[in-house]
Amino acid sequence: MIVFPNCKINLGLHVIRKRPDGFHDLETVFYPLPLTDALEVITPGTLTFTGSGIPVPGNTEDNLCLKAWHLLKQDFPSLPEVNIHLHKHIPIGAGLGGGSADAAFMLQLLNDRFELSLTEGQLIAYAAKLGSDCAFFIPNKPCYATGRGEILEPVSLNLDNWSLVLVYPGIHVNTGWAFGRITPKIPAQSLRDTILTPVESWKETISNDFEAPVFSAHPELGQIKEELYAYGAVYATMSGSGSAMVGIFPKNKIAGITFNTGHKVFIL
Ligand SMILES: C[C@@](CO)(OP(=O)(O)O)[C@H](O)COP(=O)(O)OP(=O)(O)OC[C@H]1O[C@@H](n2ccc(N)nc2=O)[C@H](O)[C@@H]1O
Ligand SMILES: Nc1ncnc2c1ncn2[C@@H]1O[C@H](COP(=O)(O)OP(=O)(O)O)[C@@H](O)[C@H]1O
Repeated sequence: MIVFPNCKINLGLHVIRKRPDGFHDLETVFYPLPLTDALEVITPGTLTFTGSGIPVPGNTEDNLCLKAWHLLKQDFPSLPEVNIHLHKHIPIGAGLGGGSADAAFMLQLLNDRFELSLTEGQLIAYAAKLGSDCAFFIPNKPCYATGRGEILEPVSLNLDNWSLVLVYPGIHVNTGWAFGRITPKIPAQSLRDTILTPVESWKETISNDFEAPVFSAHPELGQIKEELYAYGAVYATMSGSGSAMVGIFPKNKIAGITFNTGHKVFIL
């Protein structure tokens, strides 16, 4: 069985308060994009994990695909062992949520393949144990998110009439480090409202609290944002804690542009 975990971008992100558990309450809008990994599970087998494509840092046993299997195994002792292969294509540590997507797709795949009968709500609860933005990949539809990022409300947002340009500058930003550089505050305007305004107005109204500290450590990211606007983006932002940068362009304008950013560019 093979599935294709996709990435997400954040359209706006406010870090609201630090919580007693060390995490932060935030508000953000998650939007899924079709840049994917490939995740294959073969059964019957013994529990193994192999990888190809972009190397995933860390020990194999810490890979979120394996963690997802172990999480379900605790509650479903008869869950069979499987051979897992992950072909990694989504840049890592880029604010694109690729690891979280792999974990959520693994939960969903095991639920389907072994008929565990978990509801969407139960899968969301399991996903939230694996990572704060993991739950989003269960509904995998545009969502306004609060709490740690696991409280999800579908939002009526469709960017199909726009071209989205992702620039990946090859910088790995550590999410915990980035949260530690933010002074939380309650936003003057909630994203729940501003996300429903025309895309053309977002430049003035929608912001990502991670940009200031991350741009300060990596000034080239601020330059990429300026370049995206210079190329004709109506809105440009960093995704999550970075380092991927996103530009939203009118579809009819994108065809003639050659992006000379010097970085990896995906047009979606
Ligand atoms: C910032 C966001 C925005 O979508 O995404 P990325 O840019 O990393 O993709 C998410 O909140 C990241 O979610 P995720 O990458 O799953 O984070 P986790 O593994 O749960 O946490 C990594 C670390 O980030 C911090 N953290 C994370 C989420 C949160 N709401 N408050 C936090 O303080 C904690 O220090 C935690 O140890
Ligand atoms: N399947 C996986 N894919 C990517 N990263 C993974 C995976 N499993 C564990 N990780 C760990 O998660 C960290 C960041 O994951 P990723 O989701 O790519 O970044 P981000 O949180 O910036 O979106 C990596 O440093 C890596 O060690």
